[in-house]
Amino acid sequence: MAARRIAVMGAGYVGLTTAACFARLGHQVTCADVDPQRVAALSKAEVDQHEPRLAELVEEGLREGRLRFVVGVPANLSDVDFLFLAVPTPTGESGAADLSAVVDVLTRTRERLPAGCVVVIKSTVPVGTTMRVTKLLERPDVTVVANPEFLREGHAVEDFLHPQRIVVGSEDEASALRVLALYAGTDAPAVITDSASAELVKYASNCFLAMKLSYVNTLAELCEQAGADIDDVTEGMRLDERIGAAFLDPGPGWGGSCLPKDTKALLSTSDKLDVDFPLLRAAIDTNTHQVRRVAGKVREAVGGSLSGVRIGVLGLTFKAGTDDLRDSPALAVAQLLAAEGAELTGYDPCVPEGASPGPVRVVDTPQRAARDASAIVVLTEWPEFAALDWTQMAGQVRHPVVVDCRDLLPAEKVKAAGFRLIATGKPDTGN
Ligand SMILES: NC(=O)C1=CN([C@@H]2O[C@H](COP(=O)(O)OP(=O)(O)OC[C@H]3O[C@@H](n4cnc5c(N)ncnc54)[C@H](O)[C@@H]3O)[C@@H](O)[C@H]2O)C=CC1
Ligand SMILES: O=C(O)[C@H]1O[C@H](OP(=O)(O)OP(=O)(O)OC[C@H]2O[C@@H](n3ccc(=O)[nH]c3=O)[C@H](O)[C@@H]2O)[C@H](O)[C@@H](O)[C@@H]1O
Repeated sequence: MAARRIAVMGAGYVGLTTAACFARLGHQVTCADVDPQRVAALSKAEVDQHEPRLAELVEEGLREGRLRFVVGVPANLSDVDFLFLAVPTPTGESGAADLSAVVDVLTRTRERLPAGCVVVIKSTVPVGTTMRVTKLLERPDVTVVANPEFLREGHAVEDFLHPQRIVVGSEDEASALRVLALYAGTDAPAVITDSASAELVKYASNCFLAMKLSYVNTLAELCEQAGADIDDVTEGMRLDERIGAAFLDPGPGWGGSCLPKDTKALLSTSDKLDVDFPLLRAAIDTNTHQVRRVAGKVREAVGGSLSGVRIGVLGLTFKAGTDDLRDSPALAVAQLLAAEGAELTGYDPCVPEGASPGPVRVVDTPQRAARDASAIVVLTEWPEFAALDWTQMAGQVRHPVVVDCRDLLPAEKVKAAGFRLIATGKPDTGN
């Protein structure tokens, strides 16, 4: 495989992973970011994301001279073969994706791109963006390709180097194939298509996952009312290959930096294209309901009023295996509890003591989070919560009640320690 010269704009979860992994695959990579502090830290191989192997690959790339970090626009742009865009596309007005960072990068680079260069949009962008970018560039000698990213936080490097699929979309097939060739060595099936289809694969996938989760969260509610057990119900579903085994664990709602924004963005796109998408709207509404439902369970667990009541919160990140707090359902639940007067003390293995995400005072052990609590609520599925000594936890609390929103805890052990366990998707037996 021939080594290529790649510039990656944006050094966040996706940009940094892309840059470090392409360097690992043998390419020559310059990664640019607007944040000078971030660039200074990365240039010393200081990686602040909690991502297995990422720091190691950054360090390797720097040491072997295949990776470097710069502020703003790379000075060597006239040499690059590919310009990757990995800048944020947050929720903007009326739910649509805000493309101002994409436009900003193009404005600052368009005149400096060499002839024959390929602009690759890795950021998640609404259908039609690649075509619009092509027009905006006004550079017939430069092609634009959509290459959406599917990595999961907490598995970023593994997912990038061993993806389940690589999707490349362009109106220029030769450019699409050039982009695909960059991934030589990753051995994933490829989908080569037009840019609109490629852009839509990304939203279609994230929104499908969100719908699946809203479905399972409502099933969990149904189980509680019907006296059924969600774990057994999903076990029965998982064995059907058409349904698939993954993404069937109920929780306090789905969150993170992408599922919430991408569901809103696809709904906004559908509205603009005059396509009614009630399924997607219902998935979003169900998620709002789920967060409220969890807060209601905690309120009920402490007897009906949260005013002045101390709650111990276990888990703050949007899922286990990451330090990312963006759009965390745990924090959304915490906000609702705090709005009703609860005092929240929390513990999360990836959030340092003294931090104060939202209304939660963070301490350094689960035991301290439980101290004098009238209820404990498990919001993130960190395995270490299941392995806790629940008898010791019982010694900390004011009232031994635990609301397990992730169905994570070993029920028999927790109950044997004297706790009343209220688990999602299980009948509340009162002990
Ligand atoms: N986080 C994830 O797991 C995934 C994210 N995506 C998509 O990738 C894109 C980037 O997301 P993240 O990496 O999570 O964002 P992020 O917020 O972690 O990082 C974005 C980086 O871009 C920098 N930046 C902002 N404006 C810039 C500009 N004009 N020029 C250069 N750098 C700039 C920021 O300083 C930041 O370091 C989004 O479109 C997102 O939807 C896609 C798949 C997975
Ligand atoms: O576009 C993106 O940014 C990425 O969004 C998600 O990845 P990520 O945000 O890392 O998080 P997920 O692992 O998908 O989890 C999302 C939410 O669903 C919740 N979840 C997940 C699985 C499950 O069974 N139950 C459940 O409640 C998680 O706790 C979390 O709050 C997708 O899984 C990635 O493929 C995609 O690239």
